[in-house]
Amino acid sequence: MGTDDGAKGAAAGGSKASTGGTSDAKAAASDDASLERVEDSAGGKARFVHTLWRATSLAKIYYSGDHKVRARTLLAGMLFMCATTTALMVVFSYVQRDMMTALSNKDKEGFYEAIYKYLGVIAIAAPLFAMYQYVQDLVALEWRLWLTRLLVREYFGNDAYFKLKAEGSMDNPDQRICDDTRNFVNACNAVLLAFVQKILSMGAFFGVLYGISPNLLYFCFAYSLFGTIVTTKFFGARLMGLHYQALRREATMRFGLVRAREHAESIALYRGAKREAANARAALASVAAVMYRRVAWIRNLTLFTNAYDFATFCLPSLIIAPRYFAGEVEFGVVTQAGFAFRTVQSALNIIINNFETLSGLAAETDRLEKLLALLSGSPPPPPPVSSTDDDPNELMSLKDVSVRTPITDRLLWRGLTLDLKDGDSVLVVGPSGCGKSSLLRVVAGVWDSGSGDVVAPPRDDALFLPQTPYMPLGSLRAQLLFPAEIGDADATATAAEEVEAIISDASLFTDDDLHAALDVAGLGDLPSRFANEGGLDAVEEWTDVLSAGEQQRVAFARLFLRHPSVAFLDEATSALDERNESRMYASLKKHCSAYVSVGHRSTLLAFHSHVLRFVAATDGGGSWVLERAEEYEKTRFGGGGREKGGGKGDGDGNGSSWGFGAW
Ligand SMILES: Nc1ncnc2c1ncn2[C@@H]1O[C@H](COP(=O)(O)OP(=O)(O)OP(=O)(O)O)[C@@H](O)[C@H]1O
Repeated sequence: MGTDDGAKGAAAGGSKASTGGTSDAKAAASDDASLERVEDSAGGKARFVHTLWRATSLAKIYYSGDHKVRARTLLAGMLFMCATTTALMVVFSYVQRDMMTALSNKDKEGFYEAIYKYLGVIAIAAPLFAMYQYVQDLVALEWRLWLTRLLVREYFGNDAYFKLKAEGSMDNPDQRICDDTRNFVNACNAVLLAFVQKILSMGAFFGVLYGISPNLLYFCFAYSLFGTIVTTKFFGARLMGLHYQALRREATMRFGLVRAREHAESIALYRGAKREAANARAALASVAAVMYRRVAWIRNLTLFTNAYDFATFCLPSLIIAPRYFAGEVEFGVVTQAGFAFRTVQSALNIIINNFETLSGLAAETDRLEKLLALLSGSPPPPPPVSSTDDDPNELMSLKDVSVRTPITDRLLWRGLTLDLKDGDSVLVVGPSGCGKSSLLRVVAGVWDSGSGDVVAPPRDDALFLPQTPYMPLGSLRAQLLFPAEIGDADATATAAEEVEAIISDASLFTDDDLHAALDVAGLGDLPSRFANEGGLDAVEEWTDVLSAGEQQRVAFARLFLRHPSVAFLDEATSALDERNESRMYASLKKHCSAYVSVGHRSTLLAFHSHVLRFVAATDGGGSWVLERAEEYEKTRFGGGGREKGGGKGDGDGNGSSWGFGAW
């Protein structure tokens, strides 16, 4: 947390994080604005040029990144093959012309000669086209992998995944990372190759067409211009906008289904299946509404382009036929004129012919650009400041810290000053919603909206235990080792190398260590319960097969394994019985130097040396009181004790002195 007020904060972690649905609703609203922007921006040819420009800027990240030598080599190979295959098509047109002329002249010898040439072209073309397709696939695959890795790194770096969700500024980042990257890369390749191919073939057939009839060439230009104007003016904006909207709505529907799967048990207990089904149907209806409009507009576009394309089969013949009847040109020239006309015309119609790809590219470019901009704009968490400079015993220190909620910017409490030293244990209490968990968010660095100075323990020396522990996918071993200490992987790391990084962290702990940690957490029998599934290596959906209390004890086992200096517990024993709670806290004291707990239960008091009590204020900016546990107990339960520091004293931001230095 810096010294100035800011509004860049993010929402709560763990069990109290804002729901994806809420963020998505907000994102949907913000995306409607983007949709309008896309619709606005898609109105004409100039906008397509703008799309291409933006897509090129996005592509540059890859072609000038750490993979650039291989990326550029593959790209050059792909473009070379594109040029070669295009040249083969020109040769093919001449062979075909000779064949047609020989046929119409009943020239048997000429016909077979043309057939041999034709076979020769096929012998070269068949392997070349196969290789061309292979290189295209390789370029797309490697580019997509690179871009996805970059997004994954940025998404999980600097807590961006958390902040994006909390701020609700982005819908479905998962879809952007998985699907939009693939579609973007494929669309870029398709458009690039179409351009290169069309420009080359236009260059080749331009001369052919001009040689046959300059008038035919002029007509070709006029015809293409007409087609492009009609298409972009009438279909451009509409289809681009609909494509964008379809992407967003499909992702939102999928997100709803994934969410229902994640919360299957709660939904079943609430008997909420009908409601969820209604949600899914509503999402489907919203997808359907866009898709109906989209298919209707595609039908209209196809109607136009079909008529437009079919005309190209007779228009050149109409123009060249009088010269054929006058005996000025041979029959083969008529067919070649048609072929050349269609080739040049399709090159000039690049926008019409790639309309769907271009409208998709516009939407995907927009979505990826936005995601990258938000991810790269996500500030790194405050660097862990070592507390050993001033006082080697000081593990954490807050000085005059005031906290505001992100987005709503509501002052929760102010002027908190607190030092945590070796052997300290603080219980944070106060009414629901007063900002107890927010204190942990501030210390963890995931909330930075507020003011004051925070010296937090280094991230790898502190462990946070939320009320609902996160159970990652994987084995029982993976549950215990979470969060693994994994260094930054190489951008080109293979799956095996990524797995290796996780295993090398795992190798820091022996099976005996894991069993011992489970024993302390009262879960010593867990591996044997899953013996048939592999014991420590059993892979289960752990949130489903462990009770809430067992999951909380797995979180304690993580702590007993890693021995952090400081532990932060947010109602981390809420699902445990008193005996287990007291067992966890008794072991906690032995496994870390200091801890801070948030909780409502009076039984917790016995395990803490101090109590930090937040007192909510109706006008915002609640006060706080810090006292020794026994004094708090006397005040609250013994009767007669004075409620120290409440109201004015500490709540006015000057409460730094009370209780400090005494512990
Ligand atoms: N991401 C967020 N954006 C805006 N307000 C938030 C956000 N997260 C939490 N709040 C609000 O901040 C206030 C404090 O939340 P916090 O979770 O710290 O409360 P708490 O004291 O731990 O409550 P409880 O005892 O019920 O768990 C609440 O009013 C909550 O609605």
